[in-house]
Amino acid sequence: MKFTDYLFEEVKNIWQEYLEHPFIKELGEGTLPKEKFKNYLVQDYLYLKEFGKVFAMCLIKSKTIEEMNFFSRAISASIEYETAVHVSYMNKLGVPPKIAETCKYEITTDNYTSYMQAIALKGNLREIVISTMPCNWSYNYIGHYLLDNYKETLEGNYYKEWIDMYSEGKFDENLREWLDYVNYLCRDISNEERENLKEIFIKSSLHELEFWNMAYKETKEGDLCLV
Ligand SMILES: Cc1ncc(C[n+]2csc(CCO)c2C)c(N)n1
Repeated sequence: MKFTDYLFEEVKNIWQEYLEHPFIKELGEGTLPKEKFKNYLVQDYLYLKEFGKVFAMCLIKSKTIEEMNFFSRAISASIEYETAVHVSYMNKLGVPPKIAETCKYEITTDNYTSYMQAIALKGNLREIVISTMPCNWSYNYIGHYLLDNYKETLEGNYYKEWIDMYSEGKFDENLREWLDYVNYLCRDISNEERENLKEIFIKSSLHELEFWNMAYKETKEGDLCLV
């Protein structure tokens, strides 16, 4: 069994909760209140900023130039490519990036990014990479679920651009590259390390669930932004 298949088996119940989450359901239906989406996007923009730094630590801990290039592309993917869709929506919703960057980090955003950054500082490359894997993998999982379940009504859905980004072919290819890389990195680990990596993967998956919960909860206007 591939290591990534083993990891998936361990979190599939948690990931199922993402698919059934009201935030995801309303995104698919196009009924999610824009205010909720705006607050989510701002927190996610801040999340991606911190996430990029996790890959910066991977770059420092890389052994080969090939690996360094891989992580350098991962940094760009997080803070250039993925944020482009955020910026497009944020501009439309009246929170351009400069304002978003002045917003307060919610405790959930802090908890998740601090968890990965602590591993990035003290862990090995395998631990760091595993802590980040629920991010791109579960978003692709959610993107495909939404595409399959709501394809008839996606035209005209305000959130189509977001759904498209996470389910498009380029993203699938990128994920495949990551899964192959993880299987290569973890090709001959001990049982003890396997357990440890599994725990990290589960923890990040739980942080993802908390992020969806945060995204759906009611926020008062002006709660999050400093300006
Ligand atoms: C809370 C949260 N979790 C995961 C992602 C998705 N994501 C984070 S990094 C990355 C790979 C580089 O783009 C992807 C797909 C997100 N946006 N927000």
